[in-house]
Amino acid sequence: MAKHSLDKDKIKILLLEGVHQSALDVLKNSGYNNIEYHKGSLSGDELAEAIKDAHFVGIRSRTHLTKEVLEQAEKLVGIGCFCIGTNQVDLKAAELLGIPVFNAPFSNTRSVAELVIGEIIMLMRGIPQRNASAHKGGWIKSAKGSYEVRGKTLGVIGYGHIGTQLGILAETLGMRVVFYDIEDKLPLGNAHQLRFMNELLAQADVVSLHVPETPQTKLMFGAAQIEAMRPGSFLINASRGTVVDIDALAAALESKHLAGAAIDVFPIEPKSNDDEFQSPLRGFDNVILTPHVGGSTEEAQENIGIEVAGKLAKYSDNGSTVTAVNFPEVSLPQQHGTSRLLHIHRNRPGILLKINQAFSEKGINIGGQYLQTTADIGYVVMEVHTDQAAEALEELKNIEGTIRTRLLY
Ligand SMILES: NC(=O)C1=CN([C@@H]2O[C@H](COP(=O)(O)OP(=O)(O)OC[C@H]3O[C@@H](n4cnc5c(N)ncnc54)[C@H](O)[C@@H]3O)[C@@H](O)[C@H]2O)C=CC1
Ligand SMILES: O=C(O)C(=O)COP(=O)(O)O
Repeated sequence: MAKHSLDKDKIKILLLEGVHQSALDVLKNSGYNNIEYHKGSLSGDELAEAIKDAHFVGIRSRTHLTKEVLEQAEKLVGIGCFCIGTNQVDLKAAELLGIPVFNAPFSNTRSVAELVIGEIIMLMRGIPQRNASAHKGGWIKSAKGSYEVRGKTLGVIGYGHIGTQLGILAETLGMRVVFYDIEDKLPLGNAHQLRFMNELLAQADVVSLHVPETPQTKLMFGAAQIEAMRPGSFLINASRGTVVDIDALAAALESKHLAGAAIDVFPIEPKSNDDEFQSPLRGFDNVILTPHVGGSTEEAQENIGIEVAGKLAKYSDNGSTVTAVNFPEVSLPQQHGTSRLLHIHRNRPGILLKINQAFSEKGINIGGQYLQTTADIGYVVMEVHTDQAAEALEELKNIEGTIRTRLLY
């Protein structure tokens, strides 16, 4: 393995939100031992202080990496979201600062789908309220309001990695599955895509939301959508808390238009397990409230730790940005006897030409070169002879439009 230009022990990795031990194992096995580990999330001054000298940061869904936070993190070169959602990071700001963001797009999807299946059965049997009553000494032994899921209709909104798996699992229980998505999707099993959300709402006994947080999905499920649901039906949200108008949901539960709900994500979630959970949904016995644990299983967290830590180590070791969510994807095989340089720049015409001209004028031979761009930035990985690496780095720094440049090894 080539020697890194920056000693690996000098590369500080800040890990927040109790990411799984597997992440630490992967990083340590790759030679990264300078790890600051926090069980909870950080915000405000505490976050600014911890991230100030970090080269990499690993977070889950709770830590907000805003433009302001990122601008203060002068040494930051990469971000790992040890989860699926990346809405908690200002992806555009990170891109323009030359910081790739990685996530784990699949590892916890099965866990979410399994939880939702359990909730569908619990809700349709009226178990939450019977459970709450039994804890208080009650005994609601009655079939009233209890139904089998077999033959009922599940409406999935957002038919992606989670929605598709949920659909397959629901069909094995005998449910009929319809879905709504803004894209045309291949229906798995016997699922059926509907063109309008209201068609789905009119048919579904249970509606389950699996969309990402985007400007379009913010409050996409409000009073009008809830009103369009069938009387006595159920709503499940394990996507993002901003997707549902929680007051409108509380009103529909109060009026008994909905027979129950299962909610895992909230517009405002406690910062840590020590803070109080506040919500207008507290106190409804027919509502399952879970503390954003859809993806929190041992299996998922272990796999996510391995996957995202592996992506960070790879980027640090050889510059690979494959699967980054906000960055041009570049991967160049390692060569022998050469040094590797990374150059991130504003995407303007002719930058590669300028680099090649500058190198040619100095007699720097390029052993390998790979450029990819997004609309706003370009990312070049290149190999030069080790004797010329320092000079090449100086040349790169002077190229107009440079955002950042690094000599890896
Ligand atoms: N509760 C938890 O612990 C977890 C929550 N999540 C949340 O679940 C979300 C979905 O996860 P995946 O299925 O893996 O994502 P995905 O990206 O595979 O699927 C999302 C689907 O939603 C569709 N979509 C986007 N905007 C839409 C709109 N306005 N209306 C209808 N459909 C729309 C997309 O076309 C896509 O098919 C994540 O973005 C994350 O926020 C993910 C994992 C764990
Ligand atoms: O993967 C996601 O998007 C999730 O919502 C899970 O978030 P978490 O890692 O449990 O904070």
